[in-house]
Amino acid sequence: MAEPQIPTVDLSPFFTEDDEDGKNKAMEIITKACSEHGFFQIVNHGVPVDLLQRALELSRVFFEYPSEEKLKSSAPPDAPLPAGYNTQPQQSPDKNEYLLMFPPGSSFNVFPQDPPQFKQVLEDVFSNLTKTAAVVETVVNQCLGLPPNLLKEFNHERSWDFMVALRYFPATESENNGLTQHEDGNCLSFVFQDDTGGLQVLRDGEWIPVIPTKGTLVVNLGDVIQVLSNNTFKSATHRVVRPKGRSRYSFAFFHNLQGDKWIEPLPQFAGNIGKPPIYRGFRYSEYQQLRLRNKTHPPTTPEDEIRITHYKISS
Ligand SMILES: O=C(O)CCC(=O)C(=O)O
Ligand SMILES: [Fe+2]
Repeated sequence: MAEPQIPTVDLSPFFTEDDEDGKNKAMEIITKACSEHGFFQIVNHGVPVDLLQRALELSRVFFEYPSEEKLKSSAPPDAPLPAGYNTQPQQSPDKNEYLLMFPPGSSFNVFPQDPPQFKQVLEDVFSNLTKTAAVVETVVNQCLGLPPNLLKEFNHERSWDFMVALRYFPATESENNGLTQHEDGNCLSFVFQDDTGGLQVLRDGEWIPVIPTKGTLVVNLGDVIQVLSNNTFKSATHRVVRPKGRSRYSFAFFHNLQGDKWIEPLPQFAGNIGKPPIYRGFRYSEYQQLRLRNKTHPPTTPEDEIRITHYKISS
């Protein structure tokens, strides 16, 4: 039997005027994927394939530099946000290092000087993914049957978006965890990976490997969409396993939300249809801080990690 794959959607109909059939077909696949597990892949998404490939190549060059060189692009210890180069704390089960950036022009950003084209490529990838994310957000809005532009208007502030270039170290004989199983806290995430693979998504209790395909973007929904839609659309559970014998490179872009937004199930998915809300309301910044604490003060057991279930109303 062929390996099960997560569905791939052609986004080109959303970049033209009159392909209603194409749009409907794409929306059908996205609605099914989001209702079941929260994952799909996109092609013809507007981001040049060459640019994605170039970003992966340059990040490989950067991460292969010696530590002293990479540390030159770390934020100072007292910086308000940890932009630039970071390593996971020694005790972390996640064996990766990464470069974090906010939107181009953000005063928090710290970029490597070498390789020389890296900064420009990172900024171009960020700007392109910002545009693609806006398109996908509109499509998700429509798939949820919400009034036009509801998500766009609710989530209008782009300075909270961020992107990470990641390098995962080769697996050892005894363990291969790259990024522990999790859901993303934000709205929509976009991932592209090199040809090593390693991203896995949880579907019907089974880990499905996302087979890398050049130029394809993996999209996953985050907790914000799950809460707003009162579990109609799912926040995807995923993890990264490390390959043996080589490092793995990937990028993750987070279409985020302003911290002071109040999140609770929208009436369209709760009161208006006589359905009890599954979550109590909360301020997004509070949830972000609790999730950050999971990292800085790891709980002794994984079950004690703060996840979106923290806000679940017990029935
Ligand atoms: O590196 C990847 O493929 C996925 C990264 C990811 O899931 C994350 O950063 O939240
Ligand atoms: Fe993730």
